[in-house]
Amino acid sequence: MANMKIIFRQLFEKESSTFTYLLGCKRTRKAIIIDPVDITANRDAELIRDLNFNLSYAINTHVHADHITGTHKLRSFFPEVKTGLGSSAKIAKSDEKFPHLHIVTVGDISLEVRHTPGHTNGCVTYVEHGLGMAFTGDAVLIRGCGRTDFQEGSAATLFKSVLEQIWTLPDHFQVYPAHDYKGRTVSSVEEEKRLNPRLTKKKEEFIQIMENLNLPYPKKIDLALPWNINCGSEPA
Ligand SMILES: N[C@@H](CCC(=O)N[C@@H](CSS)C(=O)NCC(=O)O)C(=O)O
Repeated sequence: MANMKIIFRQLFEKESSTFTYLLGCKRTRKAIIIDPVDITANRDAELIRDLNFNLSYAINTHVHADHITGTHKLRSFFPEVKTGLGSSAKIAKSDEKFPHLHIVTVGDISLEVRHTPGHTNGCVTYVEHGLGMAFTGDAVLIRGCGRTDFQEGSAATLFKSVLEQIWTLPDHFQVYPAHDYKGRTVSSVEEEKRLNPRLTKKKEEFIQIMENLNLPYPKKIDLALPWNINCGSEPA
């Protein structure tokens, strides 16, 4: 439930701890889904149909490395769906590639595309100004941020993206990330500006932290990247 005009659902895929977001316009019965996952695409399609929506867009915040996107699978349920990604995700296939500050419009839903590179070069944050919501992908996680050690990741670039594109949003805007590994669901710009243990640091310290995360690579990276570059379908 988001407001009188728009239905909002936060959905979770537990194997990769990924959040998928559904926004539906009550007036036009058109919906948009952000960061769907292949193994929960059937669930998502069923919900969209249960709510009497048609899916206009299936979009991603970036080319994911830890799971296969559900965009391709959703097309089998909604043949007219358009897929979308940020325009800096150069090698990936997508029906649409959104430039910085492009507005994705679905009925009464307007998502502003803010390019927020750093976790990957093609990362974007989708901002719904009317609802006060920012879908930050892996740029800002709750009390964390996306790693910067592959896919053209750069800690300095991520720091700049967050300061310029996310911290400049009104404090009350809600932050909806692509993942959470500790059972949290939502934060706010004010909360993360004050409490994020990485992004409250000065740039040089942030870079040090990011260079010393020592995280193992995502288990599915070798499978997920080629599929996701091919919009979630099997590479040729
Ligand atoms: N263990 C998971 C992968 C966990 C991971 O690396 N998450 C990424 C986002 S998905 S590429 C990340 O940026 N994490 C930041 C952090 O601080 O945890 C798996 O094997 O899939």
